Amino acid sequence: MKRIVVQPSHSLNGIVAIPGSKNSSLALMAAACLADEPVILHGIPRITDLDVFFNIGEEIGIDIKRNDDQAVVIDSRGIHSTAIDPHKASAFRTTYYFVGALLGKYGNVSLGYPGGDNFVSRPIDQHIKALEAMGARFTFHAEYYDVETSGLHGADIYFDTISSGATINALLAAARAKGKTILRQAARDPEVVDTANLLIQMGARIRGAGSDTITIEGVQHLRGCTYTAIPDRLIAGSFLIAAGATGGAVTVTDIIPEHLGSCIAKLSEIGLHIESTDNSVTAFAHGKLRATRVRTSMYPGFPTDLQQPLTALLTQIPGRSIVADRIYPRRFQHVAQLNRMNADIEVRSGVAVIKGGTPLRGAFVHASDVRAGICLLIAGLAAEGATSITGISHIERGYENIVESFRSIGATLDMQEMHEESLNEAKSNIKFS
Ligand SMILES: CC(=O)N[C@H]1[C@@H](OP(=O)(O)OP(=O)(O)OC[C@H]2O[C@@H](n3ccc(=O)[nH]c3=O)[C@H](O)[C@@H]2O)O[C@H](CO)[C@@H](O)[C@@H]1O
Ligand SMILES: C=C(OP(=O)(O)O)C(=O)O
Repeated sequence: MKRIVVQPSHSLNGIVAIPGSKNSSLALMAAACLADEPVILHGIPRITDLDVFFNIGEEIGIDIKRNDDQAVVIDSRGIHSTAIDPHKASAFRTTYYFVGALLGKYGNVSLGYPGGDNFVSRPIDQHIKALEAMGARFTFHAEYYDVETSGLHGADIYFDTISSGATINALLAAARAKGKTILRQAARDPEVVDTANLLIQMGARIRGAGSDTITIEGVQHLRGCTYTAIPDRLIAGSFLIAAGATGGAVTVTDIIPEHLGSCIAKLSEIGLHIESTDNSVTAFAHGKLRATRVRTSMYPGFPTDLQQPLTALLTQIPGRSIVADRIYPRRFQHVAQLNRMNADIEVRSGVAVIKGGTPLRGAFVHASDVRAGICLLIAGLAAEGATSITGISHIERGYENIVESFRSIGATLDMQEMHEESLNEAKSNIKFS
């Protein structure tokens, strides 16, 4: 078992180049499977979610290689099975994209239920509704589900809730379905647009991605192409927030600043000075910071995936801050861990009330999901004394070289293998709730 030990690191300063987006890459890898020729993807990060995707892909006959220039080449012409190992399918969230990508061509897909971060309830009813409208039939078993079709066709779909995953899954299925599909109340996230852009480059006929109505005219053939994933707005946002928590000045480069609009607006409101160029954003945290209210919502609103890191920053700002997560009202597993570090946060019906300004103290803490991990890391940087974070496998789902990137801007932290003695010490110290 691994842990990250974070030492007090006041004032982070420097430049971090942001890698390709995890959430986009997972969708792009699935979209590439729709092509009748190899697709070359740049910017695909080296993270464990994608390792599992590669592994599943290879098992079902997709040829996936990473070239010397780090580009990933996906050739799905050799697919010989669409029965995906249920255990592996449940190791990350977006295995459901295999349904959108493979069902039309192969007529059936069988896979385990989606994994990923567990915020108590993450239904997939909108995926099912959209795919059923296009001619899919679902059968649910205890450990896995089967999806069959005798041919996907276009449909007019009105989503009941805005879902990035369901929008992407429907886009994938519609790209080669027979006829026209209209997705209404579609998600407008950059990852949706990125997936549509790749599909368009492969020859798909898609209009409206980035708005709430997307129209897709199904085509019979999709060609190979070369494409680059968008940069990870959530990693970029985490570094800007870290600048705020440590009182430093951090520049994130190789990004699309527009994707960080709501994060930049909130950090400015709090009192960080922000400077942007075409492809970078710098956050300066040298002045007095102010407590705030945050309510997460779907893009272009403040992302639920930045709520946890932001909470770490808010613990350090005197006054009462309020964080409401409207996307995942129970995504507050990090709060008990922050309180172990002397934060003063109370969660009441989907809202965290933070009495900011208490000095954080290093502690043994556990990351229950990817963003909880980054939240605790940021808290550790701002704390007095060492913070030992377990649950590293969650962080590695989404962050490539986390330790090295934080070190490059002056943080002191180490990834350590835990020996029996420290494991027992951690177990006796960590409360998991
Ligand atoms: C791999 C990936 O891209 N993960 C991101 C994606 O997850 P994911 O795509 O799973 O999240 P969705 O956008 O689907 O979820 C948005 C909201 O819709 C609800 N919902 C979703 C689907 C459905 O069938 N029924 C339903 O009710 C969810 O419970 C949630 O409240 O978007 C989330 C919301 O921005 C992010 O936190 C995740 O990091
Ligand atoms: C919730 C997240 O990921 P996933 O949807 O893959 O669980 C996340 O990236 O914050």
